[in-house]
Amino acid sequence: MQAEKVADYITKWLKDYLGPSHSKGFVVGVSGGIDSALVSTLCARTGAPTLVIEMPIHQSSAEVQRSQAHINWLTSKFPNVTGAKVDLTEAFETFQKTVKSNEINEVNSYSDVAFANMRSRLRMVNLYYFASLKGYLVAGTGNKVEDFGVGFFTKYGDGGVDISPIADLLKSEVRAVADVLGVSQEIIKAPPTDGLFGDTRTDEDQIGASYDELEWAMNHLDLSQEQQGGVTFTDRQKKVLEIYNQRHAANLHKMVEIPRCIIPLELKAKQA
Ligand SMILES: NC(=O)CC[C@H](N)C(=O)O
Repeated sequence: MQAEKVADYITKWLKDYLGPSHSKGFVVGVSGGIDSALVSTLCARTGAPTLVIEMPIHQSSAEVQRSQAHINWLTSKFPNVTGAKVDLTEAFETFQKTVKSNEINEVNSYSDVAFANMRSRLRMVNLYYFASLKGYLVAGTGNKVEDFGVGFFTKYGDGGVDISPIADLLKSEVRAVADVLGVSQEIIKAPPTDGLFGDTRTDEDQIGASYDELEWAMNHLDLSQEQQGGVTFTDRQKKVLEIYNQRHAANLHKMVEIPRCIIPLELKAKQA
């Protein structure tokens, strides 16, 4: 991949989209991870006002330190960037207490994920608050493997955005573009994590496969039936394909349009 050219292509795409959009700039949430570091840098490069917000909720000190260092780097390099921190810990705890106190609340194996995704959704609410206030667009940080491969994102959380600049980049491509733009090696090398559980678990711990493996599966399944045929897999590759296919199927609802119930015309017509 020609990383510099891809970086310029996306930067121009963002500018071209912003022009007629009736919006004045971009807002991006940064986590200390590579996807949000890249998107915030791409938005900064447009020259348009860009608000970059870190939104800790019981975050690990490594994540906080990386996001602060990234915001400092961006604001020193790009005069159009404003950095901010909105600590959502208290909002999250209040929300958590509110739902827990309801009698229909139950504790089961999904409770942890429900609360993890609540963190992501609170961040979306915060980003849209500032987007409305300033007339900005919310720039999404999902990459192709997360968004269209395994569906590893929160519907209406990190998936609730106005534009998706890196949704066609595989994780290795995200790394390559981030690298040419000067994103810190600390961020590029950090183990990917959604950071939604208040501990140090990585995405690989949650998914059971690394992004390189998932990317391999996505590329393999992209091949035509003919090209796919005749390949013998190692046991690990079989396992990775199984993980990929299972996640893709379970999360397909995040990748398609919301199903609408279309009423047949004869039912809409007045009764004869
Ligand atoms: N980035 C995220 O939001 C993590 C994924 C989310 N926990 C899921 O349900 O798939």
